[in-house]
Amino acid sequence: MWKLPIGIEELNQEAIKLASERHDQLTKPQGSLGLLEEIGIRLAGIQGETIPTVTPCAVVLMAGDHGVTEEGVSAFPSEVTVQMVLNFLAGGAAINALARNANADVHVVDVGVKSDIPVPSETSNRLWVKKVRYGTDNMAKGPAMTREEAEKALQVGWEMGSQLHQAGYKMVALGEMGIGNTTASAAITAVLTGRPVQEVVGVGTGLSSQGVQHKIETIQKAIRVNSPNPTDPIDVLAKVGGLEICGLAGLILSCAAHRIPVVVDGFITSAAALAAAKIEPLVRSYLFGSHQSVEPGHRIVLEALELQPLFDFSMRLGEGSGAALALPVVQAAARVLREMATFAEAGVADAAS
Ligand SMILES: Cc1cc2ncn([C@H]3O[C@H](COP(=O)(O)O)[C@@H](O)[C@H]3O)c2cc1C
Ligand SMILES: O=C(O)c1cccnc1
Repeated sequence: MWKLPIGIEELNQEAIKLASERHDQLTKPQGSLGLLEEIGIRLAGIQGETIPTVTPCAVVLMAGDHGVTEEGVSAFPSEVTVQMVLNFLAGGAAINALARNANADVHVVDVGVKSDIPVPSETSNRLWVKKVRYGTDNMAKGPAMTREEAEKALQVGWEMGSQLHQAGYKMVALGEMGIGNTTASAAITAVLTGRPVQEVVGVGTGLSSQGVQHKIETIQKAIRVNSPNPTDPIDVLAKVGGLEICGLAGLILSCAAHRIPVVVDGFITSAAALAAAKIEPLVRSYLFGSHQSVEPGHRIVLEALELQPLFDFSMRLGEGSGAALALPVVQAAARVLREMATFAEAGVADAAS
């Protein structure tokens, strides 16, 4: 059987110890920066450095289309996938504004958009054409893709992680584009967590309550028709997943293998992270939650990953918007460890012991 060259290690305990000790020497009451201290200490463990470096940052948007859209599971037509990819490349989407806000570069990966993407000549936002196939098949009628195609898409993500590492990126925020992908994410989540489908389905781009009911029934049918094996995450990704979701899972594994911290976004990227964690549980230590999405399945996925969201802004966009918004917080956690003076350096009296 095909296997990713996974070599993910545990976090570096020595760096965690040294970063914790450093935090206790910095000019503040011990523990007073709360979660920001915990983030900084975990970054140290990921990188194996007492003082972690998290810039430059990349936002990676994996894009793919979904055959299940023919069942009417999204409020928008699937043509919006390619149209939004062009918008990402032109710099006009929410993720572009939020990535600029975080000083992060935007990389778009076509893993399976159903049409060819006309690349604009002038763009600072990079497009990687790594198409495995032109969209998935309708999972309500049969498998979304073959196992081999799922593995190829995982490999695309894996190689993307290596490229980002070589290019010197120190942190990656996850994003995606694929009309219909909250349906695939809900199916993956239901199968991998064993939760009832109705608990993990939400409005996505804005379905009516009848639309949500139809989406639930479509996912139940897809699971019945395909019988994905919950103990085999690649089988689940192939039968009820998506090309961009496979790509994201491969990217997450690759970043962890290269000791690059990964900031997950909303429901879709988190479902990809859950699949990655089922392939290699050690990956979880390399992940940071960003926001709590409005999609009900997101809370369930985050619980399964034991990930804490940093904020809840009632967002339900995807695209990496929540992850990009969290980047400055994670950057701040590293900056505090790097730039704050110790009590000795600043000549400030320490707490009376
Ligand atoms: C204009 C537009 C921009 C988006 N950016 C992200 N998504 C989000 O919506 C899609 C998932 O929702 P569903 O499963 O209901 O189709 C994904 O493409 C996701 O990234 C967008 C959706 C639209 C319409
Ligand atoms: O949580 C998400 O990632 C999300 C929610 C709705 C639509 N698209 C993405």
